[in-house]
Amino acid sequence: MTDRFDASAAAPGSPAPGSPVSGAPAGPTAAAASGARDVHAFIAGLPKAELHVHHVGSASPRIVSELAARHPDSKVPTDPEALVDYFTFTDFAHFIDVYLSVVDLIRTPEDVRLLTYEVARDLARQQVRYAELTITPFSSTRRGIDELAFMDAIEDARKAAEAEFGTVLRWCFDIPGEAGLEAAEETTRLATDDRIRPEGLVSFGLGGPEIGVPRPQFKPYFDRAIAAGLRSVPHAGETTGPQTVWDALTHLRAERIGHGTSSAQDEKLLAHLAEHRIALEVCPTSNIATRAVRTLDEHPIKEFVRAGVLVTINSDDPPMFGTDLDNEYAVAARLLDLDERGLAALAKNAVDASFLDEVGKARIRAEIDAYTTDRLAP
Ligand SMILES: Nc1ncnc2c1ncn2[C@@H]1O[C@H](CCC(=O)c2cccc(C(=O)O)c2)[C@@H](O)[C@H]1O
Ligand SMILES: [Zn+2]
Repeated sequence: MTDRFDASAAAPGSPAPGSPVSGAPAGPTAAAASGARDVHAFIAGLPKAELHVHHVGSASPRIVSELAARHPDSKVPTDPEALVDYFTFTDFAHFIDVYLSVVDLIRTPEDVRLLTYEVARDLARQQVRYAELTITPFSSTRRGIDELAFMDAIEDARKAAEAEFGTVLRWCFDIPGEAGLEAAEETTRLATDDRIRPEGLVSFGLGGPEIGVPRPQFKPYFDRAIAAGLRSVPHAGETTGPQTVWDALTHLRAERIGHGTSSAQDEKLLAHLAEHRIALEVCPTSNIATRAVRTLDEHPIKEFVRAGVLVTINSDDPPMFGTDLDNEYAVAARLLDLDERGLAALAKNAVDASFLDEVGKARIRAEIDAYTTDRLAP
């Protein structure tokens, strides 16, 4: 079975130990080589880590309709079927409008806890052992939820999820950039004040529209967050060009990039990402649903792999985009012509790029290897 994809993303020019470099001469496609084995079944059981998935954006249709029923003044449909049409976006701005209408449904600490616990259940169902969940606390505190009650709610759910599902959750707090420096200040305060910040917080991000929201203005806030021990993971290059990614790297000291889709337009940027092992949090279906990319076949993920960039697969806002993490791995398998070993390597990329401690990383890597060996045993 030839594995044409080298997911270990070795630095350019140095073949990864023990595996063919990406772009090897064409042989039988990996999918064909995997024969009748069901890649979907392999993915379903594959232990995974998810690094780019939003708290509110992960609210399942059942949860959204349950919350919408609690708040009849909301324009969000209560019927899961109607929700599918409601979650069909004409452009990125439309997506943000819909996203905020769901944010409006989260009004009490109990809403927060319910949402968080159910998101963890959905992740565990996909064998997600570890996830860094992006939360926008500003959007909830500005809508009247008490900040300490908010933190208690997410922490209660995090601890319950770990105890009951075995899924380890950590938080990324992100600034909704379009809400400006007021949101930046509030998010930084919530993320760095030891009397408030939750135990599970590990990283600091920047989300929302990129157009008209230049990254350099947020440098003082990222400096404070990094000084407080948080890791920098801003969205960049999702709906704007590669300069936004460069700005995230130079001004915000990004250790990973949310999406980074337009990096494929800049060979120097790709080489920089590969050389410094700065992972891209690739969310293929999200890019199609928000119209950031026209079709999956045009998605630049192949260019990322060819350049040796550390690619991780993520779902972003799965129910809103009619997908889930398993489906995103299936999309990656098709676009990158991956067999089981290639998929396992992708899963390990996410573990490698995560902010989990080394003991935890080794545990999940070992699970991935054991699972793959077991599934491929003759
Ligand atoms: N693919 C995505 N790409 C980018 N972001 C994404 C994606 N998916 C989900 N988000 C989330 O959407 C939020 C958007 C919130 C926002 O823009 C906003 C603007 C003005 C006021 C307020 C408010 O709360 O009052 C909020 C971000 O914080 C981010 O966490
Ligand atoms: Zn996102």
